[in-house]
Amino acid sequence: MGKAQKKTGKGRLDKYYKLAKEQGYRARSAFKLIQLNKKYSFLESARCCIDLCAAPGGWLQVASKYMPVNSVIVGVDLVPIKPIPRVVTFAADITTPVCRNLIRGELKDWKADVVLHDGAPNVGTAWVQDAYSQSELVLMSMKLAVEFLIKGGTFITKVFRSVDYNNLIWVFNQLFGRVEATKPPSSRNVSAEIFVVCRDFLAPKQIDPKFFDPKHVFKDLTMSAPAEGDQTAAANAQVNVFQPEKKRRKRDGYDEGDYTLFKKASAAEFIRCQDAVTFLGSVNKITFQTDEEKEWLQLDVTTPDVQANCEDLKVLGKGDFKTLMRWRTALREEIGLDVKTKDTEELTEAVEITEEVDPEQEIEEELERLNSEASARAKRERRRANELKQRTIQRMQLQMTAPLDIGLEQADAALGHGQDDIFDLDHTVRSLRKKGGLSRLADQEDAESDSDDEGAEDEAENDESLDSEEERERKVHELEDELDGLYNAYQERLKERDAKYKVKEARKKNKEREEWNGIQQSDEDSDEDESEDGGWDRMEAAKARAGEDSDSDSDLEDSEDGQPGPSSMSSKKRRKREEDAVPASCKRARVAATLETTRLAKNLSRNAEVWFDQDVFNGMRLSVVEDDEDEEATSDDEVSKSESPDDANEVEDENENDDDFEVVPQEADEDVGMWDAADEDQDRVKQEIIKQRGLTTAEAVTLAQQLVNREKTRTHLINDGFNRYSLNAKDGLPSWFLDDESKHYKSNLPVTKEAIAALRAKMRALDARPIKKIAEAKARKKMKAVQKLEKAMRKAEGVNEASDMTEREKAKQIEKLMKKGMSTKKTKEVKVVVAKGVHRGVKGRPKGVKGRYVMVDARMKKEVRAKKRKEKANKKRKRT
Ligand SMILES: C[S@@+](CC[C@H](N)C(=O)[O-])C[C@H]1O[C@@H](n2cnc3c(N)ncnc32)[C@H](O)[C@@H]1O
Repeated sequence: MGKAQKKTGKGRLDKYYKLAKEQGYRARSAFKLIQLNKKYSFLESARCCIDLCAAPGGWLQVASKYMPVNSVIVGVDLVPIKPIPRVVTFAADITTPVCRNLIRGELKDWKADVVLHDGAPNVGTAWVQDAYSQSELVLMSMKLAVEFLIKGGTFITKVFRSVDYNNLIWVFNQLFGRVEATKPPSSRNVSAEIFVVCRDFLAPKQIDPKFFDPKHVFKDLTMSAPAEGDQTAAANAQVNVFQPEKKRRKRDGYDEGDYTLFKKASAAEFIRCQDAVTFLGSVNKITFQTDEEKEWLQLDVTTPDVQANCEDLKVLGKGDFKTLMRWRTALREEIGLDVKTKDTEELTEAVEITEEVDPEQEIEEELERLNSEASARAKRERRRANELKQRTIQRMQLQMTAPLDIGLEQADAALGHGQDDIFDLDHTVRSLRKKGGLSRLADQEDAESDSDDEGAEDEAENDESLDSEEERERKVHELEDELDGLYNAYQERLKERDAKYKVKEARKKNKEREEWNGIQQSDEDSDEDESEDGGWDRMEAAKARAGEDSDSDSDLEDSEDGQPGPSSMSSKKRRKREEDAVPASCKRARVAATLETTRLAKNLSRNAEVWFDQDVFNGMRLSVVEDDEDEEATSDDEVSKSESPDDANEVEDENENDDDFEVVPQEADEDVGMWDAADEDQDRVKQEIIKQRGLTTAEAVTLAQQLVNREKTRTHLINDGFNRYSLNAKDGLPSWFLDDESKHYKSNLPVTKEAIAALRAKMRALDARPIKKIAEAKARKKMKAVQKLEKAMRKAEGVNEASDMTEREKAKQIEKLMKKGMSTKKTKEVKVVVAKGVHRGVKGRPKGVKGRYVMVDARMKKEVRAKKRKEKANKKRKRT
């Protein structure tokens, strides 16, 4: 036998110690890893390794030596590790989440092939305690390992051979395919340490956290043995997978005086024992020998199954075990050891029935009930109030409600047409449901159909109020208004977000102007058509009034007494028409805009629009004065819309002065006017623009080319004007739809390659031109240079004429002057330096200052700056 290895004193300095010193390893433990790797070869193929508890770094050195170049090696320890090439190290406690995060931060989403753990807690207390701390540390290292290990990876850990050893091995076996314990030769025999090599990590999707809980893993079963009669605890103990003790062999040896392996026990013992589970685990057979036991055999509960189970207790399945336990419980109740649960229940019931009801208690209960009802009601009301508040805030956030609107809405509510009404989609939705329409609101309906009592009450009320058809229609209109309002709010949001919104809007408006320049304001049809209809719609409406459209709204016809309605067109065209064939019955309508225009100008919110639509504001709203050609008669309609005859006259007077609003009727078959509504002024403006900039769109260039080449004639152009895009009635369509159409429903005008090329060339030429400011700056620079040169030449002439200088001196002087005049260099700036600290009062160039400088005190520097600032501001003011 060789010499016993010593861990203390000089025995510590064994051959591995010397070898480590020789080979430059920081710890003799390096040889343990070398030997483990020699046996299992896990380092050569690893690309990523984590060493937990790595200080001073012996294992890291080995890993770095044996693992492939470019592999990732991370070392962690409580104490800092001196740097090792190719190795990243942290100082952290492996039991903390900080350590986990550090490793995660380093590895990112990489997985480790090998996790090493050679940790040893600071030992020195009682050995049992040291061993337990070690086991705990192992469990913590395993927790980290399973988090970072790749499937099939290897985990190597140091374990102490203690009572917890088997438990740890059991847990390792649950998570790894192959688990082996080994003691490398370099590990001292005197040490209780052993290395467990866990290979083929199974990487289960879910791991029970109890695996990492020392309390569960190292639980002492004898301590947690179920108390007598505690069936649930016993059952829990049965299913607890962390009971390695279950697997433990009984190491207590034979009982005193009983040296047989096969054990029999009587049924009475089983029934009367305290710990039935232990009993069944320690006995092979239950016998029935006494008279009492034989009587039990006759009982119904002792089924043949029970008897068969009692014959061999070592082969009990789960069902058999349960049958036996149930049988035991029944017998114990039978012989009076336990009280029957059922009886107890019955007893309780009987007591309840016969119990006298205390009137005071009854009153208290009633009070309690009422209180709880009241509090529930209060809660409900609070919730409703909150919801209302929430809705208001939401509307404000969506900019559907301005603070002004809120005030108006509240006042409105007082009139019985408040925001509740307008925004109560419930009412409208229910009415629509009755009519079987508006399926698109199904979602809202789901959300809104709260099946509480209040809802039901509301519904009943609503059913009454929504009886009439008008009411329903009103609600539908309100809903439409609401949707419009929402759409407007949405648009507002878009406006806020979209930086180019204004440009787009401007473009859109321009386009509208190009397309139509007819009636600018609408009057009596404003009720039917509140949306921002373009000229086309207005023309359609006018047409309808004129009786041209056979399908036109009868209301309109009624209101106009069958008279042709107004339409718009340029005065030139109108005069032409009048000359041609203007029917005598034609009327001239003049439109006077008052509040409506102001409203449009101020761009009030939708809610405000709804508000101003009320009858109260009738006198202030848009008025229409229509009269015959001789301006004598005033229609009934217009009188009804004017608050007083005085008002009507005022409006008339205004209109007489304003010829722009004159509208002439159209003949039924005269469809030319539908598209030929160009404004003369507009035409002129356009021609001006074309003159200045030329044709700016590819379509225009193409059209021009086609006209020049005689590919198209005037008739072609007129015919082309009638297409599917030109005759679209927009009446009654929601604004969001029209808006969408304006974006996507566009005719695809033909453009030629040549037109595009011509436009591109034009744009390139434009691009090539420098912008005005640059050109100006360049010109300024040039001018200054010329001025400088002229000045130098004047000076040179003076020098030339001087009589007191030799020719040579003159030439030198002139050369100098010309050089100065030609140079583009700026005059050198004089740096203003503040003498601070050590430089204060010191003469000579301060450190770090190059070029010309002037020393100043801080005050002066500030004053100079302020003076410059003032001068600049004055200059600016003068310019403006
Ligand atoms: C035996 S040494 C490791 C030697 C190392 N394998 C080598 O070859 O150099 C044990 C190390 O575990 C470390 N340690 C103990 N508890 C720790 C913990 N909770 N977290 C991190 N390191 C710990 C100690 O600081 C000690 O440096």
